[in-house]
Amino acid sequence: SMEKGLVVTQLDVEPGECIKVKGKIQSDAKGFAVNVGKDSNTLMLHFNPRFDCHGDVNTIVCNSKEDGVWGEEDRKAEFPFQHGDKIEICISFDQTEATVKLPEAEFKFPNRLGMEKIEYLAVEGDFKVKAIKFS
Ligand SMILES: CCCO[C@@H]1O[C@H](CO)[C@@H](O[C@@H]2O[C@H](CO)[C@H](O)[C@H](OCc3cn(Cc4ccccc4)nn3)[C@H]2O)[C@H](O)[C@H]1NC(C)=O
Repeated sequence: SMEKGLVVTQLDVEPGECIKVKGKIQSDAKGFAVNVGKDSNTLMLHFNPRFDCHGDVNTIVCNSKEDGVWGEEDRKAEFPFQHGDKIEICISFDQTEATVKLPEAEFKFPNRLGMEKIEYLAVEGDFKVKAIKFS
């Protein structure tokens, strides 16, 4: 079965604070995802870089999820990832948007649910988590 990745619950990350996820993209990665929100059914942001999956090649798909239902997808223009990369992804948010900071790129995604705190973090797919840090 598709084994689960890292899941962290009972968080209390407030606007302006950062969630830093450090890890390595597997050398044969098809895709990975970083999810933040209230729980697995209520996501402020599903940040899903796809190397080759669901018919997408080298495309970041972002989305939200409300009561288990996906919202409108947002496909980003840049894809600053390569197989085997060791990266640090920094996620923060305010009442209007979530920000995903990478070494050489920054992505915004609207805070569609008006979430006021992040309680849930999950990392799925072909990404090996080395460290997480909250600052
Ligand atoms: C063209 C008509 C069909 O549209 C397609 O509909 C698919 C099903 O909704 C869309 O794929 C889904 O997009 C969602 C975001 O909008 C999520 O990415 C859905 O995946 C959830 C998920 C996470 N995981 C764990 C995981 C994550 C990363 C790598 C490996 C496992 N397994 N399933 C993923 O299945 C897919 O993005 C969408 N493609 C387009 C072009 O719209």
